[in-house]
Amino acid sequence: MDTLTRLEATIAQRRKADPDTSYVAQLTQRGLPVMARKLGEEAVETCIAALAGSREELVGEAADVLFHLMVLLAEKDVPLADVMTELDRREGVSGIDEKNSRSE
Ligand SMILES: N=c1c2ncn([C@@H]3O[C@H](COP(=O)(O)OP(=O)(O)OP(=O)(O)O)[C@@H](O)[C@H]3O)c2ncn1[C@@H]1O[C@H](COP(=O)(O)O)[C@@H](O)[C@H]1O
Repeated sequence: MDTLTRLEATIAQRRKADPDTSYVAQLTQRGLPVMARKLGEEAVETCIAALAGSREELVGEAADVLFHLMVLLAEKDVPLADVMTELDRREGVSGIDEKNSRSE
């Protein structure tokens, strides 16, 4: 089982735990707006680490993004497999949209 699949199972289990002893349960109690805010913050911190931080900081922030993305997907009942299926689908689609490539 890969890391994200294991994390998905852990998050599903910890959502029902005691918020005093589980960060996932605490986020679940605080609800979707907090989860969305945390994901946004971690995404911004990842960008900052990429632009001005060390490699180690970037790895840490990227891990935070994936963790908070997984927490949010669990809250919205979206299985990781659905995201992977979408990525697999895109493998069969051309990577560059001609119109977008001209505007950037
Ligand atoms: N990946 C993580 C993870 N990353 C960070 N954190 C926790 O996030 C908490 C807060 O970190 P931040 O500094 O980002 O946030 P803060 O500003 O202090 O707090 P808030 O913004 O949330 O109020 C800390 O307590 C960290 O321990 C995590 N807590 C849990 N996990 C994973 O989730 C699993 C289940 O965790 P529990 O639910 O705690 O058992 C763990 O086994 C891990 O795999």
